Amino acid sequence: MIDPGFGERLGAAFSEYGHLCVGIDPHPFLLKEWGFNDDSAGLREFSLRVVDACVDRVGIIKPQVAFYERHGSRGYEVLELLFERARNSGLIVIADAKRGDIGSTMEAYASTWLTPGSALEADALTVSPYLGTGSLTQTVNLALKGNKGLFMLAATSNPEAAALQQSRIADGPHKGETVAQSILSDAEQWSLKREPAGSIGVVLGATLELEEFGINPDDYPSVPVLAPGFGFQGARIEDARAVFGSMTRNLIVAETRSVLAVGRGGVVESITRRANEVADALS
Ligand SMILES: O=C(O)c1cc(=O)[nH]c(=O)n1[C@@H]1O[C@H](COP(=O)(O)O)[C@@H](O)[C@H]1O
Repeated sequence: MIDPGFGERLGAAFSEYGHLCVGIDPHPFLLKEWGFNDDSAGLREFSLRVVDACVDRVGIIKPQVAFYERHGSRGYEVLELLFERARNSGLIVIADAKRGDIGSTMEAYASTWLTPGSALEADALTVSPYLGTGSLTQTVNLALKGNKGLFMLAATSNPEAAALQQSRIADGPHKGETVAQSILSDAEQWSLKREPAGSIGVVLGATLELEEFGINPDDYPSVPVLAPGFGFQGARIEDARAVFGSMTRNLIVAETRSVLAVGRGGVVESITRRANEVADALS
């Protein structure tokens, strides 16, 4: 049997479980609220309980690698365990590592997170295109070869990013476009023209006015969108359709603190309720 591409698996997850993606960011305050120590044992308990609460309730998770790196090699051991448990349970795992470097170094990062059979194999990786999207060419090739996905930071949810991401390009093929728009255009080319289709996406913060970035979401109906910013950062799921237009059908609604800050006793109910709210708002 041929392994389906990332875009196809994402579409199947939307159909089966809807668009909610549970972010797993083991903040020290969350570990405390859950009754765990801020050490590798606490990290392990927290992570595996969140994964178990997600199975059969949502289709996608997004572990934030930074919170595992805090714990050094033991944190990485937990991450390996988390990825294995989640992927074996049918969850799509987006490793939120936001890697970005020159092409040859990016290739090493990509082989870590996206090579089938590697210790840290995920289904997709967040990457930074701010060394130029061309620096990601080898990463895109490697991702597509392994039926994996990528999410390039285009317009991020933090307000400090706007000046850089809204600035206009002076020269070259993207002349006149904003930086964010140029990243979307490249993602669209890679998603439309390369096989497996629909596997190269972008990050667009749900907190933003996309037109301030020169982006009309209806121009990019085929690009998967990872959208953080709902819940804790203030974006409302009820506004998602208005903000993301035609992109809504490919929208990954990523939420962490709003779903997990309920303590370990309430997490199943919290995930179930939020998955239903997201389904209602996007139906
Ligand atoms: O790539 C991301 O996921 C990301 C991009 C962005 O623009 N803004 C953003 O908040 N994130 C991540 O999304 C998560 C936000 O979590 P909550 O605000 O708790 O839902 C964190 O892991 C951030 O690193």
